[in-house]
Formats: sequence, C-alpha cells, structure tokens
Amino acid sequence: MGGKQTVSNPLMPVAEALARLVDEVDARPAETIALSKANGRVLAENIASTRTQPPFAVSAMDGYAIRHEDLAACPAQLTVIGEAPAGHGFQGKVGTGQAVRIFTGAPLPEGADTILIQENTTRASETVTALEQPAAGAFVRPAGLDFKTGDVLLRAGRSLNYRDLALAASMNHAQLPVRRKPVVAILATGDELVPPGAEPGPDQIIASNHAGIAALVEDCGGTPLDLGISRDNPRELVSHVRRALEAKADILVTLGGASVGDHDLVQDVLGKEGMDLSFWRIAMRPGKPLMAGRLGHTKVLGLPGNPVSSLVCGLLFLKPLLSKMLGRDDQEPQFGYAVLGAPLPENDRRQDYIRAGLNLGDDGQPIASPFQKQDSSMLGLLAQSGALIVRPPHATAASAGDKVQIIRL
Ligand SMILES: Nc1nc2c(c(=O)[nH]1)N[C@H]1C(S)=C(S)[C@@H](COP(=O)(O)OP(=O)(O)OC[C@H]3O[C@@H](n4cnc5c(N)ncnc54)[C@H](O)[C@@H]3O)O[C@H]1N2
Ligand code: MOO
Repeated sequence: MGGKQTVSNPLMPVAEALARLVDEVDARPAETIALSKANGRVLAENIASTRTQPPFAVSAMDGYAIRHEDLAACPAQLTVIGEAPAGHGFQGKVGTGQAVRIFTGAPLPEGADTILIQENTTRASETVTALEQPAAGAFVRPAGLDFKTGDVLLRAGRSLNYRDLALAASMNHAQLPVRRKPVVAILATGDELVPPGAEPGPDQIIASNHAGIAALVEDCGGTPLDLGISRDNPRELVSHVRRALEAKADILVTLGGASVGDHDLVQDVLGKEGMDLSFWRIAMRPGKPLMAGRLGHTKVLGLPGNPVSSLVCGLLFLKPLLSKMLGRDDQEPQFGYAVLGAPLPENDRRQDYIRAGLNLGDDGQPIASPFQKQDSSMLGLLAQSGALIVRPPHATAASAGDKVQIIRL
C-alpha cells in the first residue's frame, strides 16, 4: 500500500492527535440571520441590548397603584381616579388618598410607589378599601430590573438555545450574527455496503455509519452533505472526493477503508489527490486507524469503518473540530466522573473508551458498569450505553468502587 506508514510506527496519543487536528483551524465567517432561524446556531459577536427592560416601572400584579404612606393605618379608603391596563398608562398623577386601578404590565402612574393587590381590597363604586398595608414598593418592577441599554447578555461563541432566543428578542434583536455552518461531506467506502432500505446482496451489509455521523454533525451545528457510498476502487473514490471539494466542504469525512488491508484505499487515493497527511493511527480503542489531513481548504478526517469506532471517533474528534470551526465556547465532549461498577484489567498502550451502563447509586453517585463485550462492530451495545469509561494507556487494574473518568452519552 504505497504511501501508507507501516504498522510498526508508534501510535499517536489521543491528546496530541486532537491538538493537531484543531490547530490553526479558524472559525468560519459570520452571517446575519433572522432570530427565528437562530436556534442552535453559534453567536459570532457579543450581543448588547438596544433597550432597557422594563423600559419604565411597571406593576407586577393586578390591583391598585397607591402611595404607601396613605395606608399607614388599615383598613383605609382611597378614591379610584382612573384605570391603567397593560399598554395604556394612566396619564394623571396619583395624589394623597387616591388610587389607580392597575393591571399586570401597566406603567406605574406618577405619584404612586406601591401596588396593593386586589385580593387585599374591597371595592364599592369609586372607593377602594385597603385591608392591609403592603410593603413599600411592593409589586413594582423598576425600570431596568432585567437589563439596561448596552448590557452585553449574550457572548460570541455561545450556542443559542430557546432561553437565549427569548432574551435576544427582548433586547430587540430581530437578526443575529452567527457563524456559517460548516459543511461536512460524508463518504462511506466499501463494496459490502448498501444504503438503509436497500436489499443487500449475499455478502453485503447495511451502511450504518453515515446515518450516525450525519446526525452527529447536525447536533454539533454543521450541515451534513451525503456523498453516498463509494465502491472499493480508486477511480470511484477519486470522483467522490472531488465532489466534496467542488462543494467547498469544510470537512470531508471518509468512513472505512482506513486500515491496512489491500482494499483499504482511502489514504492512498487521498494522497494522490494531494492530501497533506497530518496523522494516522492513534493509541486508542476503538479507533486506531483514525486518519487526518488537509486537501486544499478541506479538512479530511478518515474514520475507521467499524461502526462503534466511527461513532466514537466522531464524538472525540469530529465534534471538537466542528466546535473550533464554529468558535464555540463550550467544551465538547463533556467529561465527568463515576464509580466503577465492575473491575477492569490493566490496560495496554491504547487509551480505551469502554461502553458502559450508567445508573445512580443509593448515594446519588453515578455508577458506570462496563459491558462484557466491547467488539467495535456492536452498535446495539453502543445504543444501550449511558457512558464511555475513559481508561488511559497503561492504566493499572481497577476495582469496583474506584473513581473513573467518563464521557456521558
Ligand atoms: N491487520 C489489521 N487489520 C485491521 C487492523 C489492524 O491494525 N491490522 N485494524 C482493525 C481496526 S482496529 C479497525 S477499527 C478496522 C478499521 O478498518 P477500516 O477503517 O479500513 O474499515 P473497513 O475495513 O472498511 O471496515 C471495517 C468494518 O466496518 C464495516 N463498515 C465499514 N464501513 C461501514 C459503514 N459505513 N457502515 C457500517 N459498517 C461499515 C465493514 O463492513 C467492516 O466489517 O480495521 C481492523 N483491521
Ligand atoms: O480501533 Mo478498531 O476501532 O479497535 O475496532
């Protein structure tokens, strides 16, 4: 296999491979989009409020706008001089012994300083009787309680969620500057593969990695571009790869064909197309034959064909790469800790990502119980897993009850 490194080469540590992958990757350019389209997008700039909220003091309850000092001795009677529904402020001034009927969201009338809730009153014609004195300033939301003009409440790098969009609306931003979504071309390789829904031939299986990686790309804020399945022949592979470049994909993900077999052509073909190889073969399990490089402006990530290896490498490498391209400020994937539910033997030179069930113990601590079988073809177990247990290279044997690092799935 022409340009391939030999298997005797040392395996690259996971952290070094990840650092190389994201090094010198810039955030994609910004674009301005409608607020209604911004869910899940990543902010490209800090967002300052264009207004103060609330813009004026408002009532937080339905009742009466009054002067606190008028109710020093309750019950006390006040004359109702007008009404203030939300959106229609009372134009006059509340004087001594007077009240304005007011509703939630209406501006506090001049002269009033407190809201008397209607439950604590009786009303007869134009006279309202206060049954008890509220605290001074009760149920008045002062101007600027939430935020003021110029306050920066959303920062560049934030992946926008439903709470952020409500806040942006409240700050009167109908449009937002966000990072352009990276386009991720996904190419499966292998004579044995047919797409989901097709009838496999005698020696064929259903291609699964594509569906998983495309969903992961969407979850991470990218746009998947389906290049389909290439047969294991160089000419077909080249034509698929060129489609990715023509589409100006930010990332080309290849699935399978990354290992050392005679039909594992991906690295050779990409090399002949001019790929600058960054690394190949990582000290991790699953995922050893992971490959990365660059073809012009397109980053290339060669994921191993075994389905679990593909998806775990997607989580550990593609996700951070997309985060960097989006300028995201949150760390992905998120690491945590759990109590080990069953012993684990000492580890060899590869960093292990062990599929495990995740439960809560009686003391509320998460317990990660490794599955017995860890074959990297088994998607059933991956779907059942609540976490991956991270085992560093050469970790000593671990006992049930030990603290272990996990990635929650
Ligand atoms: N002699 C060696 N053989 C292998 C080594 C090695 O170091 N020496 N590494 C093994 C490891 S580890 C992995 S992981 C695999 C990965 O190999 P490839 O990336 O070349 O993947 P393929 O050979 O194309 O496929 C492996 C396996 O996965 C199935 N597959 C491939 N693509 C898909 C897809 N899109 N959806 C579902 N399943 C897919 C394929 O049918 C194979 O069964 O290499 C080991 N071999
Ligand atoms: O790394 Mo392979 O991914 O062990 O199956």
